[in-house]
Amino acid sequence: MSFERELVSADADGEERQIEAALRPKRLAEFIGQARVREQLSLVLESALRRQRPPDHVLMSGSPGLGKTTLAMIIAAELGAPLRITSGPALERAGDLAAILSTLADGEVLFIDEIHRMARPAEEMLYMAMEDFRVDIVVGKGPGATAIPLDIAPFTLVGATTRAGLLPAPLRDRFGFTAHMDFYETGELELVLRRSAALLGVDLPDDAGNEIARRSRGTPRIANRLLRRVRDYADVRAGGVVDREVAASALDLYEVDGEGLDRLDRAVLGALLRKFGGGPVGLSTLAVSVGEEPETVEVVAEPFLVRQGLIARTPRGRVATAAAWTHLGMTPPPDAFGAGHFT
Ligand SMILES: Nc1ncnc2c1ncn2[C@@H]1O[C@H](COP(=O)(O)OP(=O)(O)OP(=O)(O)O)[C@@H](O)[C@H]1O
Repeated sequence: MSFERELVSADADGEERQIEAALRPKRLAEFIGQARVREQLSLVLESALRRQRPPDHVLMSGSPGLGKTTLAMIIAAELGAPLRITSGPALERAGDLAAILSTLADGEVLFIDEIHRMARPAEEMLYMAMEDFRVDIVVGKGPGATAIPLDIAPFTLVGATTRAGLLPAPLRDRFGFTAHMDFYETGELELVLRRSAALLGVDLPDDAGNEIARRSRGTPRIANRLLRRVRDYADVRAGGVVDREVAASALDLYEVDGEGLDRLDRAVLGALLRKFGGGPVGLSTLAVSVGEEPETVEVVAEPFLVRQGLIARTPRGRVATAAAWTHLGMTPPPDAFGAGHFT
């Protein structure tokens, strides 16, 4: 069974993408949170505008749903430049990338989502394109093959990745600026929710917004999704009125717990405690025990559980902290990791 499309998963499906488009902040000033990234980026953009040159290539890393696509769109908007969007998995051959690069307009922003999943030949072509605004088009095969150099328009690459550690160093080094996107604070998510509620025409009292924000896994995409589920619940069961109790009841119904943990999070924690006595256990073993891919556990569940102080990574594997035992209603063993710090 896959948890990927669950309520608190940070992935978006087709219909959701349309709603997301409507809720996306369009300019840097509207973008909430990530203060450091915003300030750094605004300097990069302003200086590029002053010099009338495309800015350095930008790499954004962070968990799904934290606003990487939104920021890529904002970069293009702030520069007044056109934007081309593609993703690593769509670039299977060098030719796929060459077709895009050779048709870029001067100053265009090229956004490659999931850039760590690009195929090797495309990646190698990208090195030269990023550095020299040039690509080698290979014509023919075998010993008779020739490389024809082709100049391309100066452009800005914006790459996004959930797994910066997987990017080969030569690629990582070619980005002039790396933005690390962190989970959002509850107060920031309250602002995201207030803005979205206004756009969706939902009357959201502050305490209800706080309840949703606390349970959104530090992720704007999830906050917006939970807001819509709370609105549905209020429409059907509470005469359209959203308050803290209605929000809490709706989120309980959708199995989002008081700390925002979803079913995958709880499955991972539960397995770690019940099957492995709190660990240490390797990521792959843990993933198999909940019927998920290691990557899903590593990218989707683990960063948030670590951030909440429920799981720790140690050289010997993942371990549950004392707080994890308490969270699932169990008594932590005396030697539980972090006992005394987290209880
Ligand atoms: N800082 C923010 N302020 C307001 N809304 C935000 C912010 N960041 C993200 N959002 C909202 O969250 C939704 C998801 O953001 P986005 O698609 O940019 O995430 P992402 O990191 O690119 O995710 P993925 O990598 O999974 O595509 C968007 O609808 C956007 O409206």
